[in-house]
Amino acid sequence: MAPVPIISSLKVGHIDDVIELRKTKPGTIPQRFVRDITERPTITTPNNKSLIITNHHHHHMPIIDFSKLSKHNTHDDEIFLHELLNLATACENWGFFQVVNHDIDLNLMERIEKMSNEFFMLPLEEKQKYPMLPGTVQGYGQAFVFSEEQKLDWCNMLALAIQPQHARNPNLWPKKPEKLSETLEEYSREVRKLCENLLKYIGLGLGLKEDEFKKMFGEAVQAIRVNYYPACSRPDLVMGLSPHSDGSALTVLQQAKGSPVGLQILKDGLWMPVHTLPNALVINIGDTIEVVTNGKYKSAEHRAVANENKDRLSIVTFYAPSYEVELGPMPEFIDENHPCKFRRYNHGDYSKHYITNRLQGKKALEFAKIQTKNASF
Ligand SMILES: COC(=O)C(/C=C/C1=C(C)CCCC1(C)C)=C/O[C@H]1C=C(C)C(=O)O1
Ligand SMILES: O=C(O)CCC(=O)C(=O)O
Ligand SMILES: [Fe+2]
Repeated sequence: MAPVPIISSLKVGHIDDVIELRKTKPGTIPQRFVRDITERPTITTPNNKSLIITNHHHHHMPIIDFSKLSKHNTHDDEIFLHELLNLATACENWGFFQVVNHDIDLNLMERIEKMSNEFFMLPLEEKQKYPMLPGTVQGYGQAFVFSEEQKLDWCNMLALAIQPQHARNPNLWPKKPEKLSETLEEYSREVRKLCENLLKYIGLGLGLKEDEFKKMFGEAVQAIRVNYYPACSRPDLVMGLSPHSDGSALTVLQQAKGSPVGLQILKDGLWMPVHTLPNALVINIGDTIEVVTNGKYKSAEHRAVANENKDRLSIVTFYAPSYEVELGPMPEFIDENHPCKFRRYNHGDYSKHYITNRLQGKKALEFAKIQTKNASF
């Protein structure tokens, strides 16, 4: 069953719509959005080279050419094996990579960006026909707000369950712009195929059977979240999206054309901006893959920052196991040097735990951790 948390006693206070704030009071940042000094982001701008933290890294996030995997799918093909190794290295060292030549129609990617932008530009009353109620994760608004004291993200989102069908709330699917809902469907079908294929190659790269994850995950849960980050007069004071790892197995992120850099990942203790690569999709390993590989592949912590001059749109797909499945580290990844780090649990329970807590780095994963004195994560 889909976890549908209705926490009726939640008191979250008034949540300003950030798109409206930017429209009506462009220079104002309500106190609820101003982060404590220790939580403020590092912002990189073209004129602010001293803060460019990529200098600490001799290379950028890995780029995987999907066509080298899909079009050379004979396992003794050198091109295939070389890209499979690149993929495995990206998963192990970064937990993030960009995919090019992914087979998703570029026109479909453009259409979903255009319609999503149109949706966010509708009058507030129209968008509020699909409200994300406190304690829930579907509809339009702000997610993961559980108290009046909690700082708010500089972001509005539209989030919807895609699969299984019974997790959907049809009342929350926008009727305007007219073609948005059917485009979300078409896009989600394509992204689902990409996730299935990526999991096949990730499995092969780990020395597993190609259908290992497919069998393990059952009828996968899929959700879409479209994030809109309006420009902000003081991006150094606010957070676009709080630091977190994703509760999914895999996440696929499309950064809209023309959007400024906004996504940052925590790499070797430093926040590193992810540059936009035309037509590429950003993929990240979620908590599920960290658990089943016993931490060999880790879900990377990431966040989004706002930009002073430009709005930013991202389209995010979460692909996760069925709520029914029980998960835990696979025996292949446990030995005397790699003791079992996670307990077995039901993924529906994990989802519920994830969505009923605020985003706080990798804290959600503590749900599954076995606390031992010697465990190093
Ligand atoms: C705002 O929502 C999220 O950020 C989010 C929620 C995803 C979901 C829906 C919108 C409806 C169906 C359930 C589900 C929880 C997948 C994040 O999703 C992460 C968290 C978990 C767990 C996951 O699988 O992806
Ligand atoms: O907008 C982004 O770049 C990050 C989005 C994200 O991390 C998420 O929606 O989980
Ligand atoms: Fe994320």
